[in-house]
Amino acid sequence: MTITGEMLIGAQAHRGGEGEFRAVDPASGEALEPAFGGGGAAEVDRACVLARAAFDVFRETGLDQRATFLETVARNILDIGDDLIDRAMAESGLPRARLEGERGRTVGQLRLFAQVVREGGWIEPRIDPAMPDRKPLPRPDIRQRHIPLGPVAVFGASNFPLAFSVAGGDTASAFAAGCPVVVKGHGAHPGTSELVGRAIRAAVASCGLPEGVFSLLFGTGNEIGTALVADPRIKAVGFTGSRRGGLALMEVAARRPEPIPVYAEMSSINPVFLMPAALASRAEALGKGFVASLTMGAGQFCTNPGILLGVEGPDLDRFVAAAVEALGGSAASTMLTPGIHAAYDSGVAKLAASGAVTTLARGMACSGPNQAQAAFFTTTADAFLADTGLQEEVFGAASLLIRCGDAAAMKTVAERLEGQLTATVQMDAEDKAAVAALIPTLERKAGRILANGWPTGVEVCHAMVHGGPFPATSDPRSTSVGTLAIRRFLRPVCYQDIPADLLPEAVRDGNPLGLWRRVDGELGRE
Ligand SMILES: NC(=O)c1ccc[n+]([C@@H]2O[C@H](COP(=O)([O-])OP(=O)(O)OC[C@H]3O[C@@H](n4cnc5c(N)ncnc54)[C@H](O)[C@@H]3O)[C@@H](O)[C@H]2O)c1
Ligand SMILES: O=CCCC(=O)C(=O)O
Repeated sequence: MTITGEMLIGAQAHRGGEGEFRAVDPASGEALEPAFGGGGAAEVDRACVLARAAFDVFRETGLDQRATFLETVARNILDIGDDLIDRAMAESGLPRARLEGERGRTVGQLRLFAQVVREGGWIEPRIDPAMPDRKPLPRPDIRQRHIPLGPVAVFGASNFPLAFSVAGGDTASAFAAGCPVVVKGHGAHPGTSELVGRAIRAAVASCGLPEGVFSLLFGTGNEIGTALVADPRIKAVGFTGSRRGGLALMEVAARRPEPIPVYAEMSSINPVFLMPAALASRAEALGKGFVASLTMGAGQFCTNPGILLGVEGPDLDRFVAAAVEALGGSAASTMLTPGIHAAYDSGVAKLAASGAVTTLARGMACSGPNQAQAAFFTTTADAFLADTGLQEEVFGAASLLIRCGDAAAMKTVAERLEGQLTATVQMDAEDKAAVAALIPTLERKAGRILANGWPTGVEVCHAMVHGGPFPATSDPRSTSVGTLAIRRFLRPVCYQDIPADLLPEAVRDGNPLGLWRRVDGELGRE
């Protein structure tokens, strides 16, 4: 499939006239062909007009037709073959195996949402039949179902060019809900984005859907994203990226005459609690496991273990020795973009320069452009509590060990943490009482609590929560990975005394769609 450098606005490929940009191969520093034409207000307007026009048709597509659409997108992505992986490698510096795995995750995610759409549980119909004889007042007939919010703006993330980008979790869950999607492609991987965008566009056409169900825009600055979020036809936003970018878009959304929800996943340092018995029994294995998780994908995971907490003592020293050895032998790796690389280097330099922080180890030396050396630092609980700057995410393979005087200090630090995507405990049976004391704090702080694993590597499933309190996300009530993500793009509508033949099928008598429904309080399929 040829990459043209055009935006995809409904059925049309359109070359933007507001500046040009090229992707950069971070491994060589060279610009890649072709040049992409950036769009502006006119392209945002056209994509949003089409999306609005498509909405009423798309939202009432049959469950099977919508599921088939998602499956067709998945098949079309696979059909691109190696061209997709080759381009994503060139644009991201990520290795083939990682990107092939990510493609599998992307396709699996689309297929999982297809199953969810077919099963229809997300409609959550409720029926409270009329009680005309109820005293003192009769009850009207009241029915409820969930409907999609409307066109959704999705911002592709730099660090997962497939699974969190054009056809990633935000797009899959918005489509599953019945929302048209306008993607603002990430400037780091426009070629990958165009290839995937063309796969989606072909699925829209072959499934007989209105062209406005999907558009893909590019821009050379922030203006296009701002205009997209401000557009009155957009009804929700999905975003993964920096705290600064997420906050800026939240502000744009909040200042609209009609404010809209922004589901932004932004910043998390994913604390790992090294409990005493676990350290005593397996400090060396924990040290190695930590470094493997920290350095995965050059540390460019929002689930990266950015801080560790442990109680001072010889077992913690054994952990440090093992981690220092593993990290010292870890090769420098190419980061996604020159900007992300520069931000990493400056974050690491700031930590290294802090009087309260000691550098424990650095990874192997860099040998090419945009490469980063892993970094491992340590500080005390008191110093960490005194300096909120030490909580700032350094995006990449950098982590800070907080040495605590005792288990109570660990809990004090936990209480002072900002919201997180994950919190991990490394524990043995003897640690259970201490972990039980910690869990209420971790529940308040994080979206996902793990025992004896590492936070990187999110499972796409029904029970997953990839979310959490601010600044991990802008809205702790949801998740951007897993099937619950569909809820972000739905809202309930209630029908009171609406004539039977005007009711949507989901809440009609006789249950023509065969859905699970709560009728007069009882869950069933009648
Ligand atoms: N926590 C995470 O998962 C995660 C993932 C990727 C990047 N990051 C962080 O973000 C930094 C930059 O990386 P990035 O480019 O991927 O993220 P970013 O937030 O800078 O950009 C993400 C997307 O949002 C758009 N955008 C950003 N700011 C905007 C604004 N003010 N108005 C309108 N649109 C805006 C960008 O054009 C891009 O499409 C990294 O160094 C890292 O610190 C975090
Ligand atoms: O970077 C954000 C997503 C992280 C993730 O999906 C994973 O750890 O697998």
